[in-house]
Amino acid sequence: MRICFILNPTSGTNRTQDVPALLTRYATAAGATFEVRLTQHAGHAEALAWQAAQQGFRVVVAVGGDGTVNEVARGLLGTEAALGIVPRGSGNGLARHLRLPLDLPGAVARACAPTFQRIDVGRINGRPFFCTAGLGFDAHVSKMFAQAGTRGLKTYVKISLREYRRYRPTPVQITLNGEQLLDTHCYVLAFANAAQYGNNAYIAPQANIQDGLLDVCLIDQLPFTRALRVGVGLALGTLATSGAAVYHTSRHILVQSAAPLGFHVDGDYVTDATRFEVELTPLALEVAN
Ligand SMILES: Nc1ncnc2c1ncn2[C@@H]1O[C@H](COP(=O)(O)OP(=O)(O)OP(=O)(O)O)[C@@H](O)[C@H]1O
Repeated sequence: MRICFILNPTSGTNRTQDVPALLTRYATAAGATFEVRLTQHAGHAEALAWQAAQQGFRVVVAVGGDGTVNEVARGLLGTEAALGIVPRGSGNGLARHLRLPLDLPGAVARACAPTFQRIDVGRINGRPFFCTAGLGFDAHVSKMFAQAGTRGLKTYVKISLREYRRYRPTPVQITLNGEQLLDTHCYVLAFANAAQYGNNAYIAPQANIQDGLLDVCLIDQLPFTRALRVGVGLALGTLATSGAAVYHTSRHILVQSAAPLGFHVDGDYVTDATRFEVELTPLALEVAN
C-alpha cells in the first residue's frame, strides 16, 4: 500500500519542527512505502491530492489544519484513494470526530496501518465540506479571523467577543427536504456533518457522519444569557439539550436570506450570498482511520 503525505508547510504553530523529516522518520519506522509532497500555495493541496490518487496512492494524507483537510478531501472525491489526516491545525474538527490520534507520531502510525470507512460529504452552493458549514455569525467570525494578523484560539475568542457586540440576526426562509418551511432569523445556521467545529466545540453533538443526513442547528437570536448557554453547551457537548438552539435533520436545505450573509466551509470563510443550497451525498468519501 502506497501512502502520499501532503504537507501544508504554513500550518501549525510549531514552525521550528522539521515536519518532512519527522514524517519520513515515523513512516519509515512503520514500514510504509510513502512520499512526502509540499504545497506551494493555498488551494494547491486539492490538485496534489487528485494527482496522487491518479498515480495509484491508496491513502492520501492531509498534513495540516482543517483547511488543508478540506482541500485534500476535495481532490479525492470520485477517486479510489482514501483520506488520511495528520492533524496540525488548531481546530482539527474532522480528525477529532474520527477519533484519530492528534500527535504526530501516533497520527503517522495510524495513517500507515489504517482501517477504512466511508463518510458523508456535504455541499453548500457547490462547495464540498466534510465537517461543518454555516451561515451567519460563525462565518462572519471566520472572515474576521482570516483578516486578523494572528491565528490560534486566543485570536478567535477575542474576535468573537468583539463582533458579538455588533452582529445582528438576518431574516431568512429555510426549506428542509423541499417540504418544511421555517420563517425565522439567522444568527447562526450550522450544517453539521461531523459533531464539532473543531477544538471540541460541539455544535451538533448528535451528528453522525455516516447517516446520510445533515444536522441543522439554528440559533435565531443570541441575547447575552443565551450566548452564555451556547458557550457552555458548545464546550460540554450539551447544546442540543440546552434549549438555546433548535435542531432539524435534512439531506437537502434551501435558505433564502433577506440580506447578504457570509458562509463558511470547514471554518474557512467563502463569500456572501442571499441564496444557499445545501446538500448531502451519503458515503461519498473513503477515510483511513
Ligand atoms: N504553501 C502554502 N502557502 C500558503 N498558504 C497555504 C499553503 N498551503 C496551504 N495553504 C493555505 O493555508 C490555509 C490554512 O491552512 P490549515 O487550515 O491547514 O492550517 P492552520 O491555519 O494552521 O489550521 P487551523 O485553521 O486549524 O488553525 C489553508 O486554507 C490553505 O489553503
